Amino acid sequence: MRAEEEFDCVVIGAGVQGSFTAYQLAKHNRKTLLLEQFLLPHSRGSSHGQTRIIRKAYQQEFYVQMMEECFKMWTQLEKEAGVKLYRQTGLLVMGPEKSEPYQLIKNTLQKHKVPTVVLTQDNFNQHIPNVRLAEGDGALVEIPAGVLYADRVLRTVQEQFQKQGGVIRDNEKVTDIKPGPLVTVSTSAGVYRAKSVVITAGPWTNTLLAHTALQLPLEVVKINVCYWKEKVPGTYHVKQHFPCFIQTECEETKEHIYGLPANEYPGMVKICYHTGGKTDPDQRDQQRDRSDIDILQRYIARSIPGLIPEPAVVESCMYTLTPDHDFVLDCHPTYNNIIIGAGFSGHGFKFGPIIGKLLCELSLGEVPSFDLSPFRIRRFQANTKSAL
Ligand SMILES: Cc1cc2nc3c(=O)[nH]c(=O)nc-3n(C[C@H](O)[C@H](O)[C@H](O)COP(=O)(O)OP(=O)(O)OC[C@H]3O[C@@H](n4cnc5c(N)ncnc54)[C@H](O)[C@@H]3O)c2cc1C
Ligand SMILES: O=C(O)[C@@H]1CCCCN1
Repeated sequence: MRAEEEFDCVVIGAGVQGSFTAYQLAKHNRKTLLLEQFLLPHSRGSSHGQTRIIRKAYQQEFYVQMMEECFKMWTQLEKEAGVKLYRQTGLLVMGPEKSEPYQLIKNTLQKHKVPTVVLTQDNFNQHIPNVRLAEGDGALVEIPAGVLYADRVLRTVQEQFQKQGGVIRDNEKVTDIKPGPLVTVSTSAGVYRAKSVVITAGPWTNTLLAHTALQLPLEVVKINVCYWKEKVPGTYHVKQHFPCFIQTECEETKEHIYGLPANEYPGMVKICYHTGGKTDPDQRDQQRDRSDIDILQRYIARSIPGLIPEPAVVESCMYTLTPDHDFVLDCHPTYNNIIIGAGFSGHGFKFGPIIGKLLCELSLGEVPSFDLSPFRIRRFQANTKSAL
């Protein structure tokens, strides 16, 4: 056991959100410790894998506004670290032309002057060969959207954190949190005291919050991350300018289906279903629901004819869902020096830099630089269990 150490801030969980928060705190000259239960890097949470979509195509304006600043922060990090983290591919959005989600996305992009090309049934295949646009579907391409190299992002931000003097201790699980003016954090290897603690524990958030008598309405689901083989290698490759895509709803389902161009595994395209079976994060391999794969197979056979409609690789990942699918970015309702960043609901990666900044501001007691009302805990009022 190490002697009890004191930090300005302890961040629990070295996924994308905890890593960016720790980095921001260190940049603000705070003595910061980033704790991770597993040996880094690992694939047992939500931030692993090679790729994530970055986009502004959202129904809600507040996400577009956050992404305006966030795109700049990604570029800044690339410059600072001298590493390429983002590749522009464009994002194709398809969905029933008259449906509310499709119309809202289209209007929000136009309102915020995001460079967008609207395609028609007639010219669709000139721009996007090898995809069948369903009858009645609208299609648009958000030009600046693209792919983030996720694993590389984590490595980079953790290295930058350490360069700023931050300390990472991995393979060290937090086992207890005792609130107070100085919060006491116990782990499998030691005890720390800190002026503030940030909980960015992804699917394990409620396990940690149990030590503070709070439970949030979070649901953890397992996502089958499926890769599909191209019939002719190269058809949907990033070098052929095949974009990322989101199908908002279709004949098979009302849930999103999304994909990224072939890149990380030669000849294979990642296409996933935007939800999955409920799971306990420590038992995720026991969750074997494959109903999403049936839906994907039917969708791919009908809409993406250049792929073999049988997944060639299936990996797994988890979403931590809130009831409204908006994030939790807030102080603990009872202890304002415990900050919570959670419930990223399967779309939080692209926001990493700005979430790090906002959680840093909350933990320094500053007024946050964005309106956090969509992300406050009090919106759950009826379903937040507090024993206090
Ligand atoms: C298949 C899939 C596709 C996605 N696609 C996109 C996309 O295209 N674009 C996008 O923007 N987002 C996407 N997302 C969402 C995004 O990846 C997540 O929102 C994000 O990774 C969540 O990060 P996190 O830091 O909150 O959680 P995590 O990455 O899970 O990090 C939490 C960390 O806390 C650690 N921890 C937990 N408990 C303890 C403890 N007691 N002690 C110490 N450490 C602990 C965990 O081990 C873990 O490392 C996708 C997610 C998945 C699963
Ligand atoms: O966050 C994203 O951009 C993707 C889009 C589709 C659902 C999964 N996440």
